[in-house]
Amino acid sequence: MIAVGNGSLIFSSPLGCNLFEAQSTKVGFVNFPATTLNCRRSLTSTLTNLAPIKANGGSRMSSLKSGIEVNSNERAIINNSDDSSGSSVRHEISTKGKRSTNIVWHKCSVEKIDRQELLQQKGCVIWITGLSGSGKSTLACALTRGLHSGGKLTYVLDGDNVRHGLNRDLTFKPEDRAENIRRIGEVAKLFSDAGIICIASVISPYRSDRDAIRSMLPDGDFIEVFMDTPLGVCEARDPKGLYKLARAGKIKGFTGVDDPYEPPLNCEIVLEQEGDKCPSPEDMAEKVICYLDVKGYLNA
Ligand SMILES: Nc1ncnc2c1ncn2[C@@H]1O[C@H](COP(=O)(O)OS(=O)(=O)O)[C@@H](OP(=O)(O)O)[C@H]1O
Ligand SMILES: Nc1ncnc2c1ncn2[C@@H]1O[C@H](COP(=O)(O)OP(=O)(O)O)[C@@H](O)[C@H]1O
Repeated sequence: MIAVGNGSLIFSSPLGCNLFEAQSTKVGFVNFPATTLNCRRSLTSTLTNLAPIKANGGSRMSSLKSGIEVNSNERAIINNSDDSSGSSVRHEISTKGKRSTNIVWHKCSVEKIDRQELLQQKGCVIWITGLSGSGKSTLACALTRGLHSGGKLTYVLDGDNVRHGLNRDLTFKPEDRAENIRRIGEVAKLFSDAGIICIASVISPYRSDRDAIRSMLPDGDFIEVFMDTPLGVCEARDPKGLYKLARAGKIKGFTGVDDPYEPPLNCEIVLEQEGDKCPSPEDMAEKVICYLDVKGYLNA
């Protein structure tokens, strides 16, 4: 059954999108059908009942005229007359940056819309949030594998992995978690602007941090997926033994144990248990792929 509430899709029981009627192909541990991306038939009627979120295709700047305006991002925009060099003459002097002032946005003639045309897809961010052990990384892998085998360009930003490099300086204190999310959000935004389907799998326990990323992206391009796996299930899985350490007091401030997790209120997709059974990663990935397809992200 697929329940629709608050604009979210809640997948809670046997597949509403039966992609497996076609012959399937095994990719790693995940079976994907030859027609992985062809799920319109079964889901379109359900999804069209939702408030439409049209994939933001990106748009070219309309012809430029001289003038100055201030946009909602507190940027002064200086429009000079257009030129034919391929380099835009629209200058935005930012007044918003905390530390950088007098910086000017340089625009290039190859834009998101061109890259999307090249890739035959639309860039977006799939943000997978949930407790440690809820299945975020597993879903991210199944999803990237499914999309990749359907000819779509994806990139996964996994919280654990990013903390090995870009975010190696950050702890799990609330302010560092916020900075972790902010940086991952900014990187995801760049990938999305590149036309890539970027999959971020991070606990991201605070609603305000996730909402901040949503507000950075064009409407519809932030697709929040909540792994609604109960704490007891995550703790029973405990693949890294971290819950055990947290319960023993050896890790302080562990999400779900002695640190908060704020579930999304209005996310696009909720993936939850079917009774006491967890849907397979491939089933979950298919549901996300169906969503992308119906919303137009799998075409330019
Ligand atoms: N205190 C504490 N709380 C939660 N998680 C912890 C903690 N310490 C280490 N870990 C491990 O770090 C992984 C979470 O990193 P994230 O970057 O996704 O976390 S956060 O979004 O900044 O909250 C998380 O990985 P996942 O299990 O894949 O979620 C844990 O393995
Ligand atoms: N859909 C699923 N059904 C059963 N077990 C799963 C599922 N997804 C993940 N797991 C298992 O749960 C554990 C945690 O998954 P993982 O993807 O690492 O979670 P997270 O990234 O949220 O910490 C792993 O041992 C994984 O094999």
